[in-house]
Amino acid sequence: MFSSKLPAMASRSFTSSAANSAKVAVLGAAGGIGQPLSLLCKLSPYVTELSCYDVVGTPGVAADISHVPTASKTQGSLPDPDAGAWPTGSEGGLKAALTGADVVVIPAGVPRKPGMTRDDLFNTNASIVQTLVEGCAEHCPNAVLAIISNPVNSTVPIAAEVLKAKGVFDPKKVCGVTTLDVCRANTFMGEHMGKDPKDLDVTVIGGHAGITILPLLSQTGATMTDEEREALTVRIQFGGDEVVQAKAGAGSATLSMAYAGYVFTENVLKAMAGEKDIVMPAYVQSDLTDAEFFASPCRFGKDGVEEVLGFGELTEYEQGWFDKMIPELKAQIQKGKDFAAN
Ligand SMILES: NC(=O)C1=CN([C@@H]2O[C@H](COP(=O)(O)OP(=O)(O)OC[C@H]3O[C@@H](n4cnc5c(N)ncnc54)[C@H](O)[C@@H]3O)[C@@H](O)[C@H]2O)C=CC1
Ligand SMILES: O=C([O-])CC(=O)C(=O)O
Repeated sequence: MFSSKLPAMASRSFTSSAANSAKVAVLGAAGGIGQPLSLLCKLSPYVTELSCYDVVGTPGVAADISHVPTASKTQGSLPDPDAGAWPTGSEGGLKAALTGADVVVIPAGVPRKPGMTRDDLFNTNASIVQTLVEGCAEHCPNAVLAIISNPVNSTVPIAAEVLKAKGVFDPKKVCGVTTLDVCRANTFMGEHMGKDPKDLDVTVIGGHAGITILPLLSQTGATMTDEEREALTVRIQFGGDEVVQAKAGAGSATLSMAYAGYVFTENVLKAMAGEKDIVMPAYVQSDLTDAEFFASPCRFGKDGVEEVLGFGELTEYEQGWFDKMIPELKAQIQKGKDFAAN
């Protein structure tokens, strides 16, 4: 299950050799998330080729990371193939960055400042994701896409529409990364329950923004007063805001997100390599609810999402949040689809 992967990663020696060959491309690799995420991917024995792509800085990021002594190769490219790449003389551009990629992780785009919602990022990030996914459709149509760029509730539907328009949409391969919500839920519930977070695997469903994030705390078996349940639920829903406030204008979660993005990516690769029982949350096309895209635990396999799993019974308290969430989530999905249609 999902939580059992975390201690395995934390305690593993980073020197074991890769069992399979896998190319991971990070788009937005020079950013606050992209740099530590690329570093963690360089440490993974499941990654044999790491491609760092951004509009700035990637030859430097790739050169730096390439000195980490693991067996994988690192390449860095900018949009202009003639602008210089790492290794010097290698082919740059989006085509070179994406060709042969098995997993493309996308943290490209602007982050929030205090007072903004994730939806306030839509105008900038929607077209960034659209353009990058067009590149994926052309150069690596079979890759699994792991979309981090906010607002995830809308950028994933945009990605799906772009791929549909190009005739290469496979719902098993388009995922919004909601892993950080589960990381937060495990951390905060661990504190509440006096348990090591690695022993928890809180189910978090819905989307990735405010009240569309619904942690199913009843399933942990924790004892909580009504006030504690409310405080923990709201803290998980608005965990991103906690970091945005603390960073005071310097961005949003980067380090915890790099960790979460890495855990997600490595688990996708493990499943591709044939490991069984890889279950983790993802925001995917789903028929579990009225919302066309919905985050729930998913079983991953060789081709991405093998099965969208259910999430069990909701308590009356959780049902109240669920009923508020669905219209908001549907509106954010529609906003993404409308953008892609125009
Ligand atoms: N899904 C999640 O749980 C989370 C999502 N995020 C989102 O991740 C995104 C990135 O956040 P940060 O890394 O903190 O931002 P950042 O500003 O530090 O980095 C973003 C990077 O994207 C690059 N970029 C911009 N346009 C690009 C393009 N067309 N092609 C390639 N690269 C491009 C920038 O040059 C920059 O290096 C934001 O939208 C943020 O809201 C952040 C935390 C958690
Ligand atoms: O809050 C933000 O804007 C970044 C994010 O998605 C998170 O930290 O969950």
